[in-house]
This record gives sequence, structure tokens and C-alpha cells, in this order.
Amino acid sequence: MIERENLILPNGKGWITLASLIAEKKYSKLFILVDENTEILCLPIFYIKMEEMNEWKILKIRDGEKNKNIETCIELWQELLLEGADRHSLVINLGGGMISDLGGFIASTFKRGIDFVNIPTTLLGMVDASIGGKNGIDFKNAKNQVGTVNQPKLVVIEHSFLKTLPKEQLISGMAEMMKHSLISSKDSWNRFVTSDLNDKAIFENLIWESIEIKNKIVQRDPLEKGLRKTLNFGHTLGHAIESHCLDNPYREALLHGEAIAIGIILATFLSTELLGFPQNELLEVYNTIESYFPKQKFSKNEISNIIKLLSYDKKNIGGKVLFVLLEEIGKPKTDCFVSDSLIFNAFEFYEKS
Ligand SMILES: NC(=O)c1ccc[n+]([C@@H]2O[C@H](COP(=O)([O-])OP(=O)(O)OC[C@H]3O[C@@H](n4cnc5c(N)ncnc54)[C@H](O)[C@@H]3O)[C@@H](O)[C@H]2O)c1
Ligand SMILES: O=C(O)C(=O)C[C@@H](O)[C@H](O)[C@H](O)COP(=O)(O)O
Ligand SMILES: [Zn+2]
Repeated sequence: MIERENLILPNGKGWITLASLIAEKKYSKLFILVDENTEILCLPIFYIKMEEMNEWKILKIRDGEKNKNIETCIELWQELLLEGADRHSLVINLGGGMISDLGGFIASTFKRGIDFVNIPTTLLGMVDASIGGKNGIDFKNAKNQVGTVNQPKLVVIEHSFLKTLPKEQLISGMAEMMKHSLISSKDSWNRFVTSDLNDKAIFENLIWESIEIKNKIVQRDPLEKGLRKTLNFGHTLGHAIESHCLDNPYREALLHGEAIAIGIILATFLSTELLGFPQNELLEVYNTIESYFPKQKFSKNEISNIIKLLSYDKKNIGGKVLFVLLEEIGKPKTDCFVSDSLIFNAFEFYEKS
């Protein structure tokens, strides 16, 4: 059996463990879920690593957040049925967070649950989405409204997938790395800010540090009873902004990390106003994020709509929207109430700074 602490494995070790898992479990059928891009760019690498040792059935879906929905699930459940998948089949999710969220969900629900493995191919997938067992889909454009918490059998981290990842996708993943550092410690944040991210070895160490921050939190609180809420820093407004822009004829969709980056700035401003988070560190967070992410503009009406969308946040209790804020870097506080007027001030800070 693969032990809990060996669930997330880098490069060579991950592939060997995957081969052993498949041999040990004697799965009846092996499915690989890909999207249009990972089929072309990542599947050939997968075959080389696994030396085509098994017979794989490819499940292919359209890429992008707008397809992380029930229609895509229905297509996949149908295909699994047609292909004779049974409770002893395995689904391997080869792609970014969209693939692992959706693939984890269809695997967790098909015949009440079959095994799945995550092989993240985006930075965001490696440091965040592939880890922790949150699976799910968007519903009516609201983020992650339907899903399960169910852990993958294994996560294989293969850095070489990043070679083909477009730059904006790489930067999107960096938003979650910044989030992990901000909720974890000043040392971690300073390492992120001062490191030469163009140095491959340094960057790979930072990826690993980020994975460990998330994994430790998930291990202590897998079902988000308390501590895990801290991983949602920047997501209360970030998700509402992402939903607002998704499928909106007047706006371009934002990548998950792009929306979360704005959410982090807004949440850090709110932290300064409500919890005395240091002003100089607010500016450092702001400047760091601004150096990677293009500035967005939101009208008053748009901000009102974003505030309305906060009602879908899963941390809400009894209709009350509750934020994760920071008392200082490395000291997150959950269940914080924030007034609408302060949210407007936060957007003003973001846009005017
Ligand atoms: N479950 C979680 O804990 C968790 C955490 C963070 C984010 N998420 C979710 O993850 C999703 C975002 O994931 P993402 O940013 O990985 O996006 P994604 O999965 O949509 O991938 C982004 C794009 O990159 C392409 N791509 C993937 N790998 C590639 C590669 N190696 N080379 C070239 N192109 C490649 C994809 O085809 C896609 O077009 C969101 O739905 C978000 O809500 C979930
Ligand atoms: O793993 C978690 O817990 C997170 O909150 C990680 C987030 O980066 C991720 O976007 C997650 O999908 C958000 O969860 P949700 O419960 O707010 O949908
Ligand atoms: Zn996220």
C-alpha cells in the first residue's frame, strides 16, 4: 500500500510508484483524462515515462474553465459506461486544475467512486489543484458549487511538463504560490520575493515548498473544518471576480490565478483596515503582484455584482460572508466579517495604487 505521506511524489519516484500501483491493484481498465492541449503536449511524455507498458483508453475533453461543468461530466460518465469501466478501473487526470477538479469529480461519483491519480501539467496544478482532494465543477458560472472531497491515490509531480506551458499560465500558478507563502511565514514570503525565479533549481525548490505548505494543512484538516479555510485566502473576492468575468460578454475571462491575485490584494488591504496588517507589507504584496499581473478595472456596477456573487462562497455561514484575512504574514485569521463599503474601499485601493 502507498502510505499517506508518500502520496505526492516528484519526477522519477512518482512514475515508478504509479507503475507499481497499477501492477499491485490490477486495475481492470486504465483511463487517461486529457484536454485538447495536454493530449498533444503531455500525453507523449506520459507514454515515454510509462514506457507504454499498459493499454490506455483516452478520455478527451475541451480545455478551459468554461467546460468545467455538468455537461462535460455527462459526456465522460457516458463514455466510461460505453467503454465498460467498472469499480476496479482507474482514471488518471493528466492536465491542469480544470482536469484534476473535473476528473476527480467524475471518478469520485462514477459507480459511487473509483480510484484516480493526478498528474498535474500546469504550475497551478502542481502546487495546488492536484493536492488535497477538493474535486468539483462550476454550476451556473459560480465556482466549484458541486463536488466531493476525495483524495487521489497518488500525485505525480513532473516538472518537465512546464516547458510547454504558456507564460500567462505559469504566472497564474504563481498567485497560489504567493498565497501559500503569505499564509505560511515571513521567511517563505521573503524567499519568494527575493529568489531568482529564472533559476530552474531555485524555482523547483519553491514549487516543492509550496506543495508542502498545502499538503501539511490538508493533512491536518482535510474536510475544511477550520485550518484549511486559510488556503482560501484571496478566494472570497477572487472567486467572485472569476465568476463575474466568466462568460460575461463585456469582459474577458480571467485565469483562476489572475482573479486570485486581485483577491489577494483586496484581502490584504482589508487585513490592514481590520486587523492592523502592516501598511509597508501591504505595499510589498501589492507591488509584487502588480509586477506579474496586468491591472483590471471594475465599474461600480461590476463591484456590486461581484459583492452579490459572494453569496455563493462555501465558507459562508447562515448567509454571512466570512473572509480569511491576515493579522501579519504567516498569521491568517478565518471567519472575518467585512462590510460592503469596505469592499468598495478595497477596490479603490487596488485600482488607484
Ligand atoms: N481543487 C483545488 O484545490 C484547486 C486549487 C486551485 C485551483 N483549482 C482549480 O483549477 C483550475 C485552474 O487550473 P489551471 O490553472 O491548471 O488551468 P487549466 O487546467 O484550465 O489549464 C490551463 C491551460 O493550460 C493548458 N495546459 C495544461 N498543461 C499544459 C502544458 N504542460 N503545456 C501547455 N499547455 C498546458 C490547458 O489545456 C489549458 O488550456 C480552476 O478551475 C480552479 O478553480 C482547484
Ligand atoms: O484546497 C483548498 O482548500 C483551497 O482553497 C485551494 C484553492 O486554491 C482552490 O482554488 C480551491 O478549489 C478553492 O476551494 P473552494 O472550496 O473555495 O471552491
Ligand atoms: Zn485557488
